[in-house]
Amino acid sequence: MRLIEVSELRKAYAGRVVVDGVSFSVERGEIFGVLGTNGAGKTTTVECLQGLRSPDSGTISVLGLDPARDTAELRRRVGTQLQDARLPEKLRVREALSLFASFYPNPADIELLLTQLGLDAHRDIAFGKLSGGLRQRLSIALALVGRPELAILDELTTGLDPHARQETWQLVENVRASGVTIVLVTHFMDEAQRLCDRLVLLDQGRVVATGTPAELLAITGQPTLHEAFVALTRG
Ligand SMILES: Nc1ncnc2c1ncn2[C@@H]1O[C@H](COP(=O)(O)OP(=O)(O)OP(=O)(O)O)[C@@H](O)[C@H]1O
Repeated sequence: MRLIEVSELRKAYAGRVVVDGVSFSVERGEIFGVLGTNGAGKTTTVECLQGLRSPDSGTISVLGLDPARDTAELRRRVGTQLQDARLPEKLRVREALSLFASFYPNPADIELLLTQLGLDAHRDIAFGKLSGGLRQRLSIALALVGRPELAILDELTTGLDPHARQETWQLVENVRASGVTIVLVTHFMDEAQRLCDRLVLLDQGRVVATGTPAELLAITGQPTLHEAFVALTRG
């Protein structure tokens, strides 16, 4: 079943078109990657999915809802981890989760979430004192606290060391195994190769390829997703 359907999405800022006729769909239960060059329109596209920005034209259906119209309901049913999300420095891990849980009608069990995300031992640490890896884990926990059907993760492992990246990938796989569909915005080809079932590749606001990582290698005849990306963009 299709959880997201995007058709001919267009968005301009001050007359400059940054998303130019983008179409793709996401199936329930998959990890779907949104990849692309800098400024390709990835964040704008996922912001339209969340109802944070209004498209100029095109149609979007997320969980059968229109993000521009049904924003409040989507906010309850979609978990989002935003690029560079920051919290008050003194807010402790558990306090942050309790605060966010209070925004939802049927939140997740916070104790369970702390354990699942490896945050139990860090529950009393203030946000300002957390390492990059722990901040990232907390931001994923916050995206999951409302028991979402869909989680949107933007720049999941930017700035993390290789160990923290591996751990974060494992967490994301666990989240998917628990039944949550995931849209992952990433710059990292190794991350996409490891995690994504399918992906859309954007360049200058347009879709240049959609498919599984293996299909992208087959289309381009390249040995790695990194080389396929280079071959397909700015070409
Ligand atoms: N609020 C805004 N006003 C004007 N221009 C914007 C705004 N937000 C984004 N842009 C521009 O729109 C283009 C697409 O931005 P967007 O953030 O969607 O791309 P992206 O693919 O996520 O980029 P990156 O990989 O660099 O994060 C960029 O050129 C960006 O500078």
